[in-house]
Amino acid sequence: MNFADIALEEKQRVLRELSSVKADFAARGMFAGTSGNLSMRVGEFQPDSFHFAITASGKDKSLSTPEDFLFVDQSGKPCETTRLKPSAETVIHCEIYRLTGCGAIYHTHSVFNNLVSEYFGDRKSVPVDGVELIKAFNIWDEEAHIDVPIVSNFADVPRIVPEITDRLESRIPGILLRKHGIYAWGRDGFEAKRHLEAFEFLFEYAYRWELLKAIR
Ligand SMILES: CSC[C@@H](O)[C@@H](O)C(=O)COP(=O)(O)O
Ligand SMILES: [Zn+2]
Repeated sequence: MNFADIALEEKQRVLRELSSVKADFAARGMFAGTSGNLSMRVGEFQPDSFHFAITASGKDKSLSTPEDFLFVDQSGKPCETTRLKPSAETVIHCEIYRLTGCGAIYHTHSVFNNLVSEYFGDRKSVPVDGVELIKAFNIWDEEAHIDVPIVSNFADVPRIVPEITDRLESRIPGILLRKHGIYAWGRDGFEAKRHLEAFEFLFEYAYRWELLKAIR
């Protein structure tokens, strides 16, 4: 499918939805120091052909401007002439869409996601046992156990991608970059937001649980 063939109404709907979630996350202090990025897919999906809107790189994400987002293709190349630069982490979004066919991907940095990624870094996953919010991932087992994958972080962002390819798990809609932040995705924006919020809750829980265990 060509980008030009995707309905204008769909592109506008995606930009409105991204603007709204960006304002919501910003109001909750989730984009410290311009960190974080958001994307949402438009049009049809094939693993080697898709398009999505993504936040422009390096912007103050607490502000709402006409230059907050641009559309890119499956290789991260802008679909239209623009002076905006897509997020420096666009290649990560490209790979997650390619592997999952999901509809939206949200990435945030937080103190808790950074702390647990380092604390559990050597075991390469954050373990969570039997916490109700695991159901946010559509995992309904009694006393479910999950391991959220942790991958290495590199300043050269494309170097991060191969480990994401290896470690992404169909059951867990997220991946944690060590001392960097969480990527969460879903079929649509509603689901990606639910997953991101659940990960943040579970990371804070995991952190506090380790502290409690140490003092009892
Ligand atoms: C300013 S620190 C955060 C960045 O290095 C990066 O990790 C990030 O999340 C935002 O990058 P961006 O290019 O604005 O999408
Ligand atoms: Zn980041």
